[in-house]
Amino acid sequence: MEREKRYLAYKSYNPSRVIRFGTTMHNCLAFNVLKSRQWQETQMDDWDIFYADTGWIHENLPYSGFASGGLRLNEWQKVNHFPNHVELTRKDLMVKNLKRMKKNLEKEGRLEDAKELDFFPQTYHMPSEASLFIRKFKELRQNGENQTWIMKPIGRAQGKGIFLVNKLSQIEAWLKERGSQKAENCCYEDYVCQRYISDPMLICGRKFDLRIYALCLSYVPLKVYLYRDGFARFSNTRFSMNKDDLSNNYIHLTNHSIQKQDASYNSKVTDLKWPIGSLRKHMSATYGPDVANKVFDDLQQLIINSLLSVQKVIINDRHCFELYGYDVMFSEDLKPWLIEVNASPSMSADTDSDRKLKMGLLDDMLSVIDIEQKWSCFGKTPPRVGGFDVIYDENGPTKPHSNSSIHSFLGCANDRERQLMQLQKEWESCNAKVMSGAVSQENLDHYVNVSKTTSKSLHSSAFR
Ligand SMILES: Nc1ncnc2c1ncn2[C@@H]1O[C@H](COP(=O)(O)OP(=O)(O)OP(=O)(O)O)[C@@H](O)[C@H]1O
Repeated sequence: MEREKRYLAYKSYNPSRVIRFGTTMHNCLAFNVLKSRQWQETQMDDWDIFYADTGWIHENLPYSGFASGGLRLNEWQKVNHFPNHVELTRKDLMVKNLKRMKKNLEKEGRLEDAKELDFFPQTYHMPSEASLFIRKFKELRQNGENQTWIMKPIGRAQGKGIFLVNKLSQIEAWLKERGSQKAENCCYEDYVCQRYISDPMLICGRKFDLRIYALCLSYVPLKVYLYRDGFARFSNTRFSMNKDDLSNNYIHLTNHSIQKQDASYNSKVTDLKWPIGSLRKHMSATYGPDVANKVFDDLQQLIINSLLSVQKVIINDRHCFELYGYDVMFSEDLKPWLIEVNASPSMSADTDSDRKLKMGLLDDMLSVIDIEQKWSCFGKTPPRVGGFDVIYDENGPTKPHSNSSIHSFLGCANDRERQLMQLQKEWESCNAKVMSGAVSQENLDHYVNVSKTTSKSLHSSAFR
């Protein structure tokens, strides 16, 4: 019965028609990529896919659901954000959800699983948790612990409004200033106060963080792809924990938007971005391949766990998908730390390699959505599409909490064009047979058993 339904759905869906898209974002890389696929822009609401900024989502897909004034979408329509993505992408909410998941696991006695969530630095919401923070600060001071904290506004980006503190008086001054801003009805914002990672892993004496891309297709069941490419963003100045340098953003904040402003930075001489593959090779050469593989598997597990922590809170609208930009740092013991998750990771490109990476990323993301749409009629989708590998599929072979079942391909060879061509070929032959009636319902699965072939290529193209 299920097979028959899928067969009929496939026959009635015309997989070869031109895809229509709507967008609020013109003059950007995403728009160029949508056009380069020969997809057609539409101003009407007859789009198949809508590529929107988060403001559009909050207006058109309000949290309270479609029934209360939001858009009513057709079965096949897809939008690029979940309505309440902020549960993961706002600094304070992300930590709140991670803390809650950890607590629940501890209550259930799953202490090993709870320990796996120790990948976010201790964080307090300010000012609501100011007294808790002050108590903690005093306790640490009594134990003679040197402490540095980083204050970050919850809703800003590009390092704006961030500063480091190492004295209680600095926090008290901030609280006082915020109090008077509030009283005078001036602009004021909430912050998170987070333990500063003061022993970061350094390369050539420089601090760096990673930008990694994860594509979530659904929260229930959770289905996630991870992109093989990404990059490390370095500071231009050597790292130091010298007290006099605490206010020097060029040392402490690795945002490229900040580093570019450093007067001593010359883009023609220094490239502050490293492909993630180079970082993996560097780790492999320095610490050995086993250590590097473990670090990258841990990194992948961190992403899965962060998504699991919001699985029950995010409104799982079947029309939505989301490409997240993860910011992660390593401490010198090679432990990955989650810094934040971005709902609209920057798609601006300074260099040719940046542009190539981001165009490939966006194009592959659209391929995943397209393929999921077409191939889901058969109840099967490939484990790899271009540079994206499935890392978690609650309904598929990559089962929950079996992190040994799939290793991380992050930073591994990304022969995305060849892989996409192979998928396209398989798709065309399968499609032609089904449409001409040469394939019956009974042997349909045989022709769409793409998983086997693609998983073969998945294993041969990696260097691990
Ligand atoms: N807990 C921390 N310990 C050490 N460094 C940190 C910590 N949190 C943030 N940083 C540094 O500050 C930078 C900016 O932090 P974060 O990404 O949270 O801010 P943002 O303004 O939202 O930046 P983005 O534009 O990437 O969204 C990071 O790239 C990292 O270099």
